[in-house]
Amino acid sequence: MTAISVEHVSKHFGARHALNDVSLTIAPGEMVALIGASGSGKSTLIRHIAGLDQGDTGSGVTTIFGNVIQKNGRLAADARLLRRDIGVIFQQFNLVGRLPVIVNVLVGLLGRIPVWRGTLGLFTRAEKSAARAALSRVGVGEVAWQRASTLSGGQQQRAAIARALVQRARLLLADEPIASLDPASARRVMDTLATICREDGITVLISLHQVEYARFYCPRTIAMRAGQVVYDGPSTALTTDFLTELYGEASDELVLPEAPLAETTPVRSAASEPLGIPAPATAAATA
Ligand SMILES: Nc1ncnc2c1ncn2[C@@H]1O[C@H](COP(=O)(O)OP(=O)(O)OP(=O)(O)O)[C@@H](O)[C@H]1O
Repeated sequence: MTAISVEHVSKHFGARHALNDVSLTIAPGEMVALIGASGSGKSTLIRHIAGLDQGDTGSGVTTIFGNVIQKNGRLAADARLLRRDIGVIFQQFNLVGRLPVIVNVLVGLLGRIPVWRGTLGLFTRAEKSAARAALSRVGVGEVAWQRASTLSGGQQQRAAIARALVQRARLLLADEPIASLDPASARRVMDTLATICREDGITVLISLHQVEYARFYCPRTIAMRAGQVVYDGPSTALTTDFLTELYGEASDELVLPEAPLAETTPVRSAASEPLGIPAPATAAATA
């Protein structure tokens, strides 16, 4: 069984071809990077897989853990049920700022408890304790009762990961979750994602501009250009020469200026130190 299968999916916005006959499969438990210059279709693909956006009429089939979530541009009748297995994290706006962090995390339960309980915010002691445990696990247990708006960007992203844990998501789709973060915070968020992938078997698909993070954390990268998959293979192949060949001048967008790719060493090696990325705290060095 595949965690994600996308077969011949296209998506237009007016005349713009955001996805152009995209096909890919991702196995359960993989951590896969999705890279591409701005406008290449990464967010559209992630939203499509999550069932938040529909493909063009007549475009192919997308399944999540073997269940069709959309086909021919129509959402499956049970798409809402399937979404219970999918956690989604965006670059921003992941949490409701005026609510305590723990309530934001408990929101992850809404697809799994009766609507009336969710509406009234009536969570059991066991559910609250699971939310606190999830926050501790991602390293932000101490801010559980703070308003979400008071958290740093990195803490907010880790709280969003805690929400996916409480949701018991089997697939986590992360759309540029580290784009607004400083390197140390970005590293902690990536460590957290790698840990839940390794320890919980959660499949992670993560879009990134920062190629060195893809190389360090994700054994496999899917690269997009102009709505098409132009590379799908080992992240170790993402050398500067290769990226320049794939993207031409747009390859500059994919590499952090302070981390020239030519100086990096591929996936999960201790040699990421010269990048200024702190030593791996958890998963990066081991998986
Ligand atoms: N809601 C929309 N309406 C119109 N055009 C859209 C919409 N969403 C995306 N597009 C267009 O589709 C193309 C792909 O956009 P998408 O956001 O998927 O790219 P991306 O690779 O995620 O870019 P970025 O890295 O800048 O987030 C772009 O040309 C974009 O302008």
